[in-house]
Amino acid sequence: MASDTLLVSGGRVLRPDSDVVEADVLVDREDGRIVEIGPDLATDRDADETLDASGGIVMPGLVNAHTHAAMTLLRGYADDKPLDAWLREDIWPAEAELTAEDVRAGTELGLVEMIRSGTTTFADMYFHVPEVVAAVDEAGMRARVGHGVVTVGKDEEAARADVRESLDVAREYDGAADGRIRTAVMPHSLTTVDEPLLREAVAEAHADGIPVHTHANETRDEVEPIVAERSERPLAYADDVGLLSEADFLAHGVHVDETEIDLLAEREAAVVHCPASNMKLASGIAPVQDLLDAGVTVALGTDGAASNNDLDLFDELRDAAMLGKLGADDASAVPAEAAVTMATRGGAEALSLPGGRVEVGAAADLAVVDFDAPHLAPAHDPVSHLAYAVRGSDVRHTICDGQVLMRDREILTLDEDEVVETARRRAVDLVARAE
Ligand SMILES: CSC[C@H]1O[C@@H](n2cnc3c(O)ncnc32)[C@H](O)[C@@H]1O
Ligand SMILES: [Zn+2]
Repeated sequence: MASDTLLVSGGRVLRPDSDVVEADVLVDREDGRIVEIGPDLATDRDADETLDASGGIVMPGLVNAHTHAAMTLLRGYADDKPLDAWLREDIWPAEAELTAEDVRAGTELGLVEMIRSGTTTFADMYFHVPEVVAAVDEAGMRARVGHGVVTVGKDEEAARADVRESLDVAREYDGAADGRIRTAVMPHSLTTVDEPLLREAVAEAHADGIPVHTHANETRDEVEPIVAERSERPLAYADDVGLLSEADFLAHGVHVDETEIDLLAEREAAVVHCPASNMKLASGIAPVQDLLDAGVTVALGTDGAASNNDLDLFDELRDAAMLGKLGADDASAVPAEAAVTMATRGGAEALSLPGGRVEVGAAADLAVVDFDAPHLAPAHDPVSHLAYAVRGSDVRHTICDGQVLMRDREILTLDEDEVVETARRRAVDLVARAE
């Protein structure tokens, strides 16, 4: 019997095979793992802490496998443009004014939003990584973080320094926050990092067992120049520079052809589908069902809050299922169960992090979703509701690594009012400096 326990009682548990069964979940808070799942554990255990899940679904904490959390500060700052114009005309000039304190404030706002909507784990590509690490540590979440590298437009010395920073922070912070933080080297994309430095960064990362995360095949404007210049598809180039290894994960993968899908499956690199960002920037529709059929690990990401415009992964779940059908011209494509799996187990596997399943021995990363709201009545099929009807605001409790981060919709690890107020103030100042 574990010595320090948390009991999640009275709910229905979403099992890894997508069955939903009435059961309590007993967690060892010391090692952060699930120790028992079964009916009526409440009657024969005195747990140190209990969470009431009655009427709700106990599911794996959601995994937001691609975001830039601090971009909450730029939410609504620039809309209705395609990726390239949006980045060059609005986002990059504003980001040039970001301070470390801004990144801390924007990240904390992002974490509050994610915890509120049941996300326990995320991948973050941004600047000022020590601030991101400190925020994740305080919030109690799990993350794979990294410094995003852009070398185009920089002189040799500045470009090298950017690569060095990505490698240095990846080495320094791997295992931080009692192991809840892991890292990756994060070249921004195949077109914004020059080939020699991209090769160096990937080789050094892999030599140290560090995965690589990048944006890839997001827009036609990004794919066409690579094909024109190199006479090969972008992912053939990515493979050639070595960044399709098993632990690597690519954001977007919208414009991938059959050869690239086969390559991803063969190399076992994962794709993070970001449907809301792809729709808002009119980047295109990723062939998600084709990727799944080929055996590629597919996860879900919100991307940053400036292209989404929120960090609620339940929105992504629904968007992925809906857009997957539209893209395949087939209403049976990306069914509810597949969407829920992408948002949970697919994310954990893509990021090579614990979690993603409610089973004995797994990490106690959980979301408890209330099924009381009118938009969830009746509940013929809970998995259908998780994909098509649940909203982030239906999440009642969020638990990561055995620690309760949100209890009865109250965030316990961060001061939500202060986080929101600080982010509001810093966002106003940031935008004033950028204009
Ligand atoms: C170098 S840190 C990360 C970098 O990525 C930018 N970004 C945000 N959303 C997207 C997207 O959809 N595609 C490519 N790049 C994106 C972000 O603003 C940072 O500059
Ligand atoms: Zn992105």
